[in-house]
Amino acid sequence: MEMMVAAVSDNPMAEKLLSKRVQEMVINNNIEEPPQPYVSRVQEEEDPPPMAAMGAPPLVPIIDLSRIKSSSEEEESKDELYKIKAALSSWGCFQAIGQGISSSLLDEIRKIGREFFELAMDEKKKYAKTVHEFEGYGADPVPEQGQFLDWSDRLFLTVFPQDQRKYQFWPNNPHSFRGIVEEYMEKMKELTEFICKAMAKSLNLDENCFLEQFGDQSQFQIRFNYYSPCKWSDRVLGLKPHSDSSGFTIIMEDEQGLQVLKDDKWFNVPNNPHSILVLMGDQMQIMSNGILKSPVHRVLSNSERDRISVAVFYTPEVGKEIEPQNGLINEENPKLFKKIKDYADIYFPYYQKGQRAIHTAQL
Ligand SMILES: O=C(O)CCC(=O)C(=O)O
Ligand SMILES: [Fe+2]
Repeated sequence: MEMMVAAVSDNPMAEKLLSKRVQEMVINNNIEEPPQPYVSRVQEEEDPPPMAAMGAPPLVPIIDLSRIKSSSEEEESKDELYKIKAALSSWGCFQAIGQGISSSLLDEIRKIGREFFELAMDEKKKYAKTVHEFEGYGADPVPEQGQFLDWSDRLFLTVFPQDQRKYQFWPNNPHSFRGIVEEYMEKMKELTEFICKAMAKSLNLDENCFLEQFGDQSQFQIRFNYYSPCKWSDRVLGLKPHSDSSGFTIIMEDEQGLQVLKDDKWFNVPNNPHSILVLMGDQMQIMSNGILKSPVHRVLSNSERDRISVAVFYTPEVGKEIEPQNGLINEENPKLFKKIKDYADIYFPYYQKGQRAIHTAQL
């Protein structure tokens, strides 16, 4: 996500709104109607059919990572690896349990996120980004004309490679912030490595093949998303529909709100406080030659409760070329994507128009 963003905006109204935080608007509570650029949905546009007519909706698959042992020959491992492939080639995501991160660390990372967003506005603004930057406290850069804005504020930081950190954006308050982020991100390094190997094995590939594509200097970025309550939850989204530009993303939340698109329908991701969601980004779709899917997802706003989510984006090293794994290509399965590098730079102008970018990598 290291890229230059045009400093001149053709969207002055959005720019003005984005120079303030959603949380400020909510705390000041002086608006009768949401500012127009936040309005994305027409009321009743997409009321779901009655539950009874649908039967029980399918659920985001749950995978117990503790069942995957170092020897993938064991039956238990084989079962779970098969489930990983099935989940990621249909849903593009799964809820991981048994992922080896203590409940207390999961609670703490959410807690420091909450504590940060509870600070006084002036204190948070010490870490403010401009409306054209990615890192720091604020919102997404100003989108193109006609695109709506998200009902959320966030804090976005690059954690690895360590020499890419911009400490001016790292809060000193709460005091434990840096230590806990570092501890959590060390765990994320272990977990992403484990998941890369498991995905490779589930596709009958050499277990290190994806790790090699990500490279030694792969990027780990953390984003705390804070969704203020929103009186107009039927018309305003917490986060617009998008797929991630990452390799893959690991998400934790403290309230329901995230939805993934599957077979043209939206499904809620259940909120299980001690599981995490593993969600494919466009670059894993490319490296897996389209077998693993990068799902479109969005976040609803909620009229009663606020919500914190913590997303970790795991992305191939800057400047490194990635491409579909050779072992997945044969006569029946031709290569679908070309070699690309720095996909995030290609992706972003499309994201700003509310569009997907994966077609730019297609052969
Ligand atoms: O808040 C969430 O659950 C999802 C966040 C997300 O999709 C993102 O930050 O890209
Ligand atoms: Fe996302």
